[in-house]
This record gives sequence, C-alpha cells and structure tokens, in this order.
Amino acid sequence: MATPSAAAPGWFGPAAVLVPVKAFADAKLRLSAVLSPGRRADLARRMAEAVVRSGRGLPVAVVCDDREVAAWAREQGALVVWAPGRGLNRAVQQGVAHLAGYGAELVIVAAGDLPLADDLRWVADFAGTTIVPDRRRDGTNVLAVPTSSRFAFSYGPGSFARHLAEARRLGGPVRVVEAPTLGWDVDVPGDLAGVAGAAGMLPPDTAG
Ligand SMILES: Nc1nc2c(ncn2[C@@H]2O[C@H](COP(=O)(O)OP(=O)(O)OP(=O)(O)O)[C@@H](O)[C@H]2O)c(=O)[nH]1
Ligand SMILES: C[C@H](OP(=O)(O)O)C(=O)O
Repeated sequence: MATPSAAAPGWFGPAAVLVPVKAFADAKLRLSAVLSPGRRADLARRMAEAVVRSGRGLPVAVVCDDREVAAWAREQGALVVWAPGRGLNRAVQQGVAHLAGYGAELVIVAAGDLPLADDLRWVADFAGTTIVPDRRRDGTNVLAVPTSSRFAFSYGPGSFARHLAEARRLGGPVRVVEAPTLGWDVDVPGDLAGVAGAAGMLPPDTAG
C-alpha cells in the first residue's frame, strides 16, 4: 500500500476516481461544425458533471489546468489535482501519482465525456486492471489501474489496444468490460445521438 505523502481528506479510501477535464471552451472541438462555442462548452461541462456524479460513493478528483474547471470541480465536491499544460497522458499520470500519495491503491480513470455515465463503484470490486473501451473498441473510456503497477498511459486514437497490451505486459489480473452506458463517449457529431438519452444534457434547440 502506498504511504500517504500528504494529508488525505478524512473520507479518502483505497479506491478513487480520477476525471481529466480540459478547459470547457477548448473541449470537444470536433463538434464545432454542429455546436456553437457556448453550447459546446456547456455540453462539455454537463458531461463532466455526469461523470463526477457517477463516482459518488468513492473519492473523486478532477485533474485539470484551468481555473474555471478547478472552481467547477470544487463545487461538485471533487478534489482538484492541478497539472498545468502537460497534455492528457501526463495529466493522468500526475493525477494517479497524487492519489497514490493519498493512499489510493486503485485509481479509476474515467473520461469526462461520457453523457450516460452511471455508477462506477462496481469497478472498484476487482483487484486488477479494468478497461471499459468505447463502443467502437478504439478509445478507452474507463481505465482502473492498481497504483502499484506504474501503468504507462497512452490515450489517443487506438488507445484501447495499447492499454490492454500495457496491462498484459505488467501482469496481474486484467478484465475488459463492454458497457453500453460507459462505452458511449462523445467525440464527433454522430455521437450526439447518445446525448439525446441523457436528460437535460443539451438544450432542446441545439442542432445535431
Ligand atoms: N487535464 C486534462 N484533461 C484533458 C486534456 N486533454 C483532454 N482532456 C480530457 O480528457 C477527456 C477525453 O478527451 P477527448 O476525448 O480527447 O476530448 P477533447 O479533447 O475535448 O476533444 P477534441 O477537442 O474534439 O479533440 C475529456 O474529459 C477531456 O476534457 C488535457 O490536456 N488535460
Ligand atoms: C483520449 C481518447 O479519446 P477519444 O478522443 O479517442 O475518444 C482515448 O480514448 O484514448
């Protein structure tokens, strides 16, 4: 078990959720053709709220490099890990190290763009690596890693295959779980169909 290197909040436990969230105004640029900047930022924030909510019952941290996101995360009751200008992989690596310092033995990394995200607690019931790929089995929507494993994150197109290979290389139990809810991320306009199933996620007059 990791030795806490900083004062952990009293409610901290052996498993924690980490949600990487970039500045809302810079998020989901691939939706720019169908959403105005304001609506795109609003959608990014609402999806991230759904993901933070899905972690309830576990400690939840948001790793970010934007003051607005940090303030929003605190409002949601999440811890903030500040990882300035480092890109997604290094931000996640830093977030996991930070939570390990608090004593977390398992960190559940959940992307912030999962509008249908539901209860994540089941992920913590497995002492090994859990991967929930996106529904195309291309990207990685949820990735739970034991903090002792020093997992090398490799987000980006095709990350599911790389993360599975990394988990196998490190050894230990590995499971891949395909979940219709957690498997639905929103990257391109066609993915907005999944948002329709999430109440209040987009205003009714929004194109797409
Ligand atoms: N902290 C942090 N989070 C990031 C960074 N890049 C992406 N994220 C978050 O990681 C999750 C998955 O990111 P993507 O699916 O690539 O989403 P995106 O970058 O908003 O999408 P595009 O702008 O369309 O490329 C989302 O919750 C993002 O907010 C980063 O550099 N730092
Ligand atoms: C970050 C990336 O997300 P995508 O943009 O492929 O959904 C991934 O899942 O590795």
